[in-house]
Amino acid sequence: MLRFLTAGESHGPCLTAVIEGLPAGLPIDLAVVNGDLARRQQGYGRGGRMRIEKDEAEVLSGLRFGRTLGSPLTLAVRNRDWANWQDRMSPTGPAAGEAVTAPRPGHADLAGVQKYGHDDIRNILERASARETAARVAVGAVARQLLSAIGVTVAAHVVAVGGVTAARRPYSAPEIGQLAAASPLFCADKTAETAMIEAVDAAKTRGDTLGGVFEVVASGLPPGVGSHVQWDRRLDAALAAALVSIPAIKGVEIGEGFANAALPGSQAHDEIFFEPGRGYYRRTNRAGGVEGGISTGEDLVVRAVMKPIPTLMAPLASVDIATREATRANTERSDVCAVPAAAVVGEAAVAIVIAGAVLEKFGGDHLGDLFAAVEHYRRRLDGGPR
Ligand SMILES: Cc1cc2nc3c(=O)[nH]c(=O)nc-3n(C[C@H](O)[C@H](O)[C@H](O)COP(=O)(O)O)c2cc1C
Ligand SMILES: C=C(O[C@@H]1CC(C(=O)O)=C[C@@H](OP(=O)(O)O)[C@H]1O)C(=O)O
Repeated sequence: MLRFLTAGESHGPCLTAVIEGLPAGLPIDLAVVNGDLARRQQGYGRGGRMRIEKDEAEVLSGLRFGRTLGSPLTLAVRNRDWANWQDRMSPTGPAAGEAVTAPRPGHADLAGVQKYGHDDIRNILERASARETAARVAVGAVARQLLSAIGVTVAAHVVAVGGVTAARRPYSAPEIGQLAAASPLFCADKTAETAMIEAVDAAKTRGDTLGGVFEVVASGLPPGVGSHVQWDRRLDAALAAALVSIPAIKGVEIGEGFANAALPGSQAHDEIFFEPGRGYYRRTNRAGGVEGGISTGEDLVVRAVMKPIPTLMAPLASVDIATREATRANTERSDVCAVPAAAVVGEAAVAIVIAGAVLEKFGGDHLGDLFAAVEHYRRRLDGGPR
């Protein structure tokens, strides 16, 4: 079983991830991890914090001479901003700094202090901050390296920002990697991207924020990953949970999920064909590569909706938790739009889920065992030896 935990506050010393269940012998290239961390920091609309940080992963356990040992892999990403927060975020020193008392609608602030009994909202927002997603992207970069060893590629692009929607067409993961990577909003539709950038600029001028939609595609996944037999083994369910666990993600669509609601079955499903040498295939992929919680062998296509960032420079009405008097929500340095960054986090979330489901199906304490099981399975599907 592949599992991981993350720890760390946004302005504390560092973020840490402990990953367990990776096969031994997997080569890990830290340049790939750092490349993904750098991508998560980009994207038009990010705030001042990203000019302070330069995220890089450090390995604290589980790797020897560049290959996994099969023991827990621990990755750390240091917070450069910690240097500016050592007093206010000291783990052991005396209390310092003003308490934050004006909760932001849409952030974890009020529900968090109510639940945990704090009188300083900072005790909640530090961990609720999406800074945590840097650790998740580091985990995702490891999962992506496991997947690429068996020919699976995962990539994400932005398909809507603030109501501006990109032209909808199917892309494979390698295509997305090429089209979206270098562009300011990670959007493959350049005309739409220009309008998205204008929308972000206008929102910033108004002291407002924007959300949007990103799409993650995984190519090269064989049919048969995930299972219909139990609710928590369904691949689509695990993907939805992982995506909604990203801060500010409020909706997930598998394939043509929402559009299919309006269509008759005759137009919603993917007809099945067979060609010797190619095997079974579909000419359409409205199911998004999953049927019955099991991968079909077509590209896996999932979309996730991000709500607008809760911290507004023109703040919404709130109530001070110290006085219970009406006030305006806390304002602090913030992103205006983080859909591109969320897309990179979504890519990591999808990679982690698929890697876990692949290991559940094929097992393997050593990478060679995994390769052998995948190879055997592919031959079985081709009608070869069982
Ligand atoms: C990559 C990324 C960056 C974010 N940046 C900010 C930010 O700068 N300011 C902010 O208020 N919220 C930001 N958010 C959203 C909040 O973290 C999120 O809304 C909050 O934790 C409450 O959780 P919920 O929206 O899932 O209910 C960001 C989210 C992501 C994924
Ligand atoms: C630090 C990151 O995102 C942060 C997520 C975030 C929030 O409230 O979620 C608030 C901002 O942090 P700060 O208050 O330090 O400016 C973002 O920059 C990051 O993505 O690395």
